[in-house]
Amino acid sequence: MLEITALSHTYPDGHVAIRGMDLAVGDGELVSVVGPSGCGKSTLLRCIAGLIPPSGGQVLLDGDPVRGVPDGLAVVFQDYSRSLFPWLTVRDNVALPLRRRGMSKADRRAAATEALESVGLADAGRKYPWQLSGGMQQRVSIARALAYKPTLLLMDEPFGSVDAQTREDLEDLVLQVHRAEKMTILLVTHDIDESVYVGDRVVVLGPSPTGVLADVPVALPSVRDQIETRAMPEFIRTRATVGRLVRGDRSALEKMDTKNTDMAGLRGAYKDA
Ligand SMILES: Nc1ncnc2c1ncn2[C@@H]1O[C@H](COP(=O)(O)OP(=O)(O)OP(=O)(O)O)[C@@H](O)[C@H]1O
Repeated sequence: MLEITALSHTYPDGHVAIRGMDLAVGDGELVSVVGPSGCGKSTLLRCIAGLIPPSGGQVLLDGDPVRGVPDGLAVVFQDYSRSLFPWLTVRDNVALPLRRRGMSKADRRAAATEALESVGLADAGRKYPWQLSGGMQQRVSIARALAYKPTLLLMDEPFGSVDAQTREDLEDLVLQVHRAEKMTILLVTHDIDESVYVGDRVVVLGPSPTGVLADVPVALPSVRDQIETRAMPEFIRTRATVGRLVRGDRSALEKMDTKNTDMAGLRGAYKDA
């Protein structure tokens, strides 16, 4: 269980990125996070990953405050170019974190090969990251995270640099791995359709300094299909609600179940708009 209470983060230059955020994510949930550009989504993930300390409030993982990178955590960063080691082959990049799992060399290689196959890069194992396109490098980062089989997976705009077809395939791969491994996933995305398609719920963040504006339930069957699910009335309704909220349209909240919604936060955020 991930619990974020009254979380604030102020950068050393005085910029307040997050103010008073509360959010709880249950074990095995897949939560999409959306919000206006620059609102503080990556800052939130960095706080959860223990890469930057909260300035106020706390992040609790299974009841313990996060102080440093937690065990069982994997992160897929937005900036894939800095997340792979250029001197290691693609397969060795994927296999490297598995050392922490105490796996034998043969098992690490087998797991890396399987993960690369799952992201459509079966033939790239012997290459080096710099020999691959940006989209392929991002798929290697995703393979590395999936091979690790984390209990908590943080993904920051993970499909931003891949083509539309690959993006859909990777969305389905994440859903499939999530079902099989029952890991908890927080996925930050700019794509509102994607947030609804993959999420059990969509957390909408407000403008900077950010907090949770709305927690939108996604009442879709857990097994999803790119064509059928996106044509469902519930998908279209939820997408419209999330889209309006991200654009700052307060009327979207009045039309939805506000049980999980921080109405006070929303009013505060849009008070001066
Ligand atoms: N190291 C830093 N020092 C000072 N300010 C920062 C730093 N990193 C981010 N910020 C600021 O904090 C705010 C939130 O940044 P963050 O990257 O978390 O937003 P985001 O929602 O992930 O952005 P995007 O949607 O563009 O990816 C922005 O105003 C950004 O300029």
